[in-house]
Amino acid sequence: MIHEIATSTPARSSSNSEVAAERAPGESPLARPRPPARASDWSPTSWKNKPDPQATRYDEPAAVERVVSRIEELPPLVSSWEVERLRSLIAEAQLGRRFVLQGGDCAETMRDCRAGTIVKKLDILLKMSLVLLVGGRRPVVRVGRFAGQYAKPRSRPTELRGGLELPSYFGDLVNGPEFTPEARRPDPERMLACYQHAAMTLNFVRSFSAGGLSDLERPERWSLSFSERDGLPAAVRESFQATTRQLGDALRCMDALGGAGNELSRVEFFTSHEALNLHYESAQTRPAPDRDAYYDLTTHMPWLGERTRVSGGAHVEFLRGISNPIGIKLGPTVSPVDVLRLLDTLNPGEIPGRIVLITRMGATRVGDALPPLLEVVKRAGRRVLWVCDPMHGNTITTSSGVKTREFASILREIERTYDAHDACGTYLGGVHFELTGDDVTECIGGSVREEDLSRAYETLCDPRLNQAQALELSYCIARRMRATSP
Ligand SMILES: O=C[C@H](O)[C@H](O)COP(=O)(O)O
Ligand SMILES: C=C(OP(=O)(O)O)C(=O)O
Repeated sequence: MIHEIATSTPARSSSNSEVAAERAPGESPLARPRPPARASDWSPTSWKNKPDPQATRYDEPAAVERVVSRIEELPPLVSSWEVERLRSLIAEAQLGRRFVLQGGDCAETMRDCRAGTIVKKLDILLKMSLVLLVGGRRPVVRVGRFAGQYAKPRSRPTELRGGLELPSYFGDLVNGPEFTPEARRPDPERMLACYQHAAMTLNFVRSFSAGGLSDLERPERWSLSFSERDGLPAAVRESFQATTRQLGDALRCMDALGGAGNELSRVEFFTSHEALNLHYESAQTRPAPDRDAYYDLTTHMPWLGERTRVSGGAHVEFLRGISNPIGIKLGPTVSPVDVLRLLDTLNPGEIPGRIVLITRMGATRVGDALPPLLEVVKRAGRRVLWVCDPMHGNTITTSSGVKTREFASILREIERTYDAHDACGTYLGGVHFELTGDDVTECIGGSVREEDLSRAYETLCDPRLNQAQALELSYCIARRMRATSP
């Protein structure tokens, strides 16, 4: 039993005019300098004059305005000082002093806003973060893909089934997954419903992290099915067991200390999601009272997707004006020039902790595609946090038409990403996963074979790692960290 894993997850309520960016308790001086004043040609809605490759086609603009006005009146979901705290932690990660674990659903749903589902998600993120902490000997910053990951970019605007063509499912924030004209019609009221579900989720995350994690069971009892698997090389098995032993010892030691004054005693979760539906994002974008700066207060860390990182596009326009730390997804076709241009636009003042570059190249392409980006960013002296998303470049479709990802490819992309960073002398400071705490069968690997996929395939968009697969990956990463850290 671990006593009192207290949290510093901030739960301060905020009002509409709130966004005092005062220094949060324990915030590092690296949080300085403060975000600069906003550009004079930017406003929370200036994105409306730019092309949006993933724009939602609502058929009643007046209804959109009504909902947006209501969300504008509602309290923000997070506060600017929480956002500033995350930025200061990312600033430290950029210097190699922390590691970031980002993970959660591909497409969060309102139906899954349930205590058990959320607890399992927090549980797996917490366990993974402890394993990574032991492996890397650095504090781990936990960032969930939750409390807002309700909008999905799609490759095609429509879906064809049996001769019927309907809009694709763009996430609960936009439309419903059922293949009917009614469900697939974009409904602005969903923005309000998702705001409410995000608020409920966050409320639960905050109260849970304040006390619920004290029941975290001993690592020796975690279901580490992989460590018993035949064929696992003895050295790998031994390294996994060493990690478990070390973690168990550390937790027992913390127990003895009463959980206080110890990095392990702080269970802090931040939120993130793709800033895709800009009506929703801009409705919660609020000015700081003490200077001319804005925060998107739907989440701590919004990110720019692979399909929306177009220079001159609506999403880049929106994100350049807010002060949150932002993620930028980079796929295998991005050029070094594109990356530098994005950095110039999104972080002209070189604010520490502002930029997280999330590479998602695919195991087969990462070896060629990543090194030129690392080199050019390093040579330009730009301060970023490099994070590996080994999910999005490794999606395949089985012969029976099921979207999946193979554990082996996911792991291979992580290994090759580490290799590229080692060769360039840059720091891989985080990982990004689509995962769930539930025992789903969406990715192939471990006990899930291709023929098992239909058993518990629940995702509404892309395949997620289940609890055992996610935990195994964290052990593999910890092993790699041990091999490289001094
Ligand atoms: O999560 C990422 C994207 O939203 C997803 O891969 C898009 O899937 P699609 O190619 O089926 O539209
Ligand atoms: C859409 C996503 O990723 P990407 O933009 O990298 O495809 C995602 O992470 O949900």
